[in-house]
Amino acid sequence: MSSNKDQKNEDTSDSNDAPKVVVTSSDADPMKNIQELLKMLAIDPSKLNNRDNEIKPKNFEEYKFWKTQPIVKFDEKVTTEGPVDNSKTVADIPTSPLPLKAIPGFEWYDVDIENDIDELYQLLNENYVEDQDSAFRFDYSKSFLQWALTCPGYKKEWFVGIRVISSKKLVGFISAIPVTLQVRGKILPSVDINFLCVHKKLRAKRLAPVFIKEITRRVNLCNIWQALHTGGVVLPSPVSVCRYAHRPLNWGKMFDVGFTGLPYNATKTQMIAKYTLSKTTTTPGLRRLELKDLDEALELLNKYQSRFKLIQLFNKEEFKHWFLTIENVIYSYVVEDPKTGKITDFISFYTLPFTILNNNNYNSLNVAYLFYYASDSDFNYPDRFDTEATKVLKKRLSQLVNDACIIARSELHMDVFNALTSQDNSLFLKDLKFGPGDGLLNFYLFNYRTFPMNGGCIADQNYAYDEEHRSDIGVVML
Ligand SMILES: CCCCCCCCCCCCCC(=O)SCCNC(=O)CCNC(=O)[C@H](O)C(C)(C)COP(=O)(O)OP(=O)(O)OC[C@H]1O[C@@H](n2cnc3c(N)ncnc32)[C@H](O)[C@@H]1OP(=O)(O)O
Repeated sequence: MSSNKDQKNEDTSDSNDAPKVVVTSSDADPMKNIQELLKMLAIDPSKLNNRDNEIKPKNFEEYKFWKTQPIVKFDEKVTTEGPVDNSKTVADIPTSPLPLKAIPGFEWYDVDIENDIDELYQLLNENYVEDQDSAFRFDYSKSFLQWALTCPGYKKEWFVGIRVISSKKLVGFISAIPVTLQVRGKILPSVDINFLCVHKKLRAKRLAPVFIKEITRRVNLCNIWQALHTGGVVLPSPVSVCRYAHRPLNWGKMFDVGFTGLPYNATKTQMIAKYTLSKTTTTPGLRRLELKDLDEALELLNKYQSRFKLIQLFNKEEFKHWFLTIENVIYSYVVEDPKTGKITDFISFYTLPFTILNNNNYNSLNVAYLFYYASDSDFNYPDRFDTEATKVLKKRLSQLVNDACIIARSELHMDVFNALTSQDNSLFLKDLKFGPGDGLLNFYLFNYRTFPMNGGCIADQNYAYDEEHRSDIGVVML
């Protein structure tokens, strides 16, 4: 989870979340000014970091659980890509669940996504991910959870709960869904792990490792040995790190709830004006994705995705599941060329409200998240990093994402549009006034060694958007 709330001294859309140094003009490039200032003071910018809330990694040996797992150590030099531990077969995997001896009075429970949805929703609504200040908490809706968990090929036994034996109350959860990953061209049958949650009253009792071992066992029993997961927490070892960026759609509300601050050099009226979008979209032929578009849109997406080093492959059934619009969950659009009828672009976003904790006026923030997109605009260039290809794609994506922001605001009443620095996002984030957030998202591959991948932001420059290299990460986790 990420917000702009630590950015009270700067106009977020122009800043790079740099240290809080006074920038004299809102038109100046603050990052440049800061770099110059630091140069004058002979301070290495990479040593400065104002993300006070960043969780500092422990030494590898202090990861009592993770050091026992097939992962890559922090200082390990990867020389060959591939599984960390290749030695096991399904026959080596225990067929009964891990004993819950350490927590008497609790039992494993396979969560039924239809019948138990109220309980699962309540567990997550009250105990799932919060920001550092406990001001906001993810509020995944019931229909969102059903969409996120019941993709083609899902398995009931991969929705793993722990409940109190006497009351049957659900107090913890972890999920796996099947995905086909492609890592630098190599196809890996894998799972996405998500929604790990332990009730607040049962924290710090080493239940998370129990959940992780149990889901690993259940997945391994299906002859799957790799997994993808993401998190703000630093574990050994991220394949890549992306930064969150936030495009205010309803700046006034974001300010009122403490999601964003007022830059020292601006008034509220100026900020509201700055983030006001036009009411109508500008791309001719932009319309909702329909059933009849599935083949063509999937082909376009697959072709676009092939540029990234870590991607999820979708077949038609999966594409249909993940992208056909479900109100208040997932919205997808295509651009149909008005002259040729060809689908030239595709864009999708999902909606994930935040519960606002402890605010008298508001209890929910409406948040849209950029999901997958594709455009054929740079397909004809042999090198997509070439100046002209970059210019063309940047222009197209800026228009497309701006239109998505307009729809999110005008039709769906979203308050903020979030995106990561993954995919080709760093091309448009700054121009479209996405301010850098205070959150980073680490991408992890379980039991797979890879060379590091660009996350679209530059760690040495306080995680500034990396427009030059963009990102190798083409996968988006919910
Ligand atoms: C092939 C198939 C493989 C499948 C498995 C692939 C791996 C999947 C991995 C899971 C991917 C999940 C993806 C998502 O869902 S990310 C969302 C995670 N959920 C939340 O943040 C919700 C709010 N928080 C909680 O519910 C709890 O704080 C959780 C459950 C997160 C930890 O509970 P608690 O706070 O009570 O701690 P503990 O005493 O039980 O356990 C402490 C140990 O747990 C390690 N820890 C803490 N947080 C995380 C974390 N987010 N990923 C991995 N490990 C984590 C920690 O480093 C320590 O290990 P070590 O430092 O001693 O070594």
